[in-house]
Amino acid sequence: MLDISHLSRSYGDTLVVDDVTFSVRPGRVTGFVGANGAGKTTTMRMILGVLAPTSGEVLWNGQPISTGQRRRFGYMPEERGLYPRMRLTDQLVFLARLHGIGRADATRRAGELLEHFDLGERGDDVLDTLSLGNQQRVQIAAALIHRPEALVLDEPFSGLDPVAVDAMAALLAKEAGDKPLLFSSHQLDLVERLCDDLVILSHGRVVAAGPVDELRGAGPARYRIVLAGADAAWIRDLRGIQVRDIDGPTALVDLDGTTPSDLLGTVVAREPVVEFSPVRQPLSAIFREVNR
Ligand SMILES: Nc1ncnc2c1ncn2[C@@H]1O[C@H](COP(=O)(O)OP(=O)(O)OP(=O)(O)O)[C@@H](O)[C@H]1O
Repeated sequence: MLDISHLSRSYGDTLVVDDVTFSVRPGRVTGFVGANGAGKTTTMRMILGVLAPTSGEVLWNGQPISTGQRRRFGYMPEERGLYPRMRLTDQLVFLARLHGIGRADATRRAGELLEHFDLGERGDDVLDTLSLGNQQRVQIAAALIHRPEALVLDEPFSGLDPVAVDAMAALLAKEAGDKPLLFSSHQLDLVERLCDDLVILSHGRVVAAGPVDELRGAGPARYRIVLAGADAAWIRDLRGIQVRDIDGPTALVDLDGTTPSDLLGTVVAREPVVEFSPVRQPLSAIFREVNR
């Protein structure tokens, strides 16, 4: 388990990461989302020890993390960092060797990962002859080369088309297995699809964190009511609800002091109802709400 505990970082007088606390649980895919400049990269750099925090700490299995433990993490930095003119296999073997893996094992692992990423035929090609999407795959392969104990990936899906994103996500989840996996993104639809847990950062602060399903259910319970008649305007007069929208016979309401069954009873007593259904809030609505 990876715990980020009260991490803060200032540049001069500007606090860019402000008392950030969250956990990345083993076997869970955790998405780290926030607008540009929210502080995601800065936080990830502090997790990896590339950048020192102004205050706070990073814990690995409950203890302050050591340099040796950090070396066993897989990290994909925002600035990437492979050699553009080096052949793919050489590059991956070199990185594996830096992690102390023997040459034979390193070569086997490099081949296995390239195969995994549909680049098995490209091992002798140099990186910058690959498409951007394929270069991205090699970056991820590089983060995985030493069979890391946790994965921290900064925008691993940027620049990939939707099909590639899905393939990559499936692979990452498989490679991560029961290890903690944290990745940043500002593509909410993608995060919503791929993550078990979510941490939303806004102006350096965690504004929401937890399982995606719970976060979706965190707002007020919202219901759609469709009446048999033509006009649902009278619903505005009911107590215990906040009306979000009325459109002909359809009303969208948030419960605010009443229960679904009481509301349904009240409405049905006055007019037949053809639909009464809970509305799941998309993450984008939560995100807009917390970023206001
Ligand atoms: N070396 C630095 N010196 C001064 N300010 C910095 C430095 N690095 C980052 N910042 C500022 O810190 C804030 C957070 O930046 P950071 O890159 O962590 O955000 P981010 O959420 O990763 O954004 P993006 O999605 O755009 O990469 C920004 O306002 C940025 O300008």
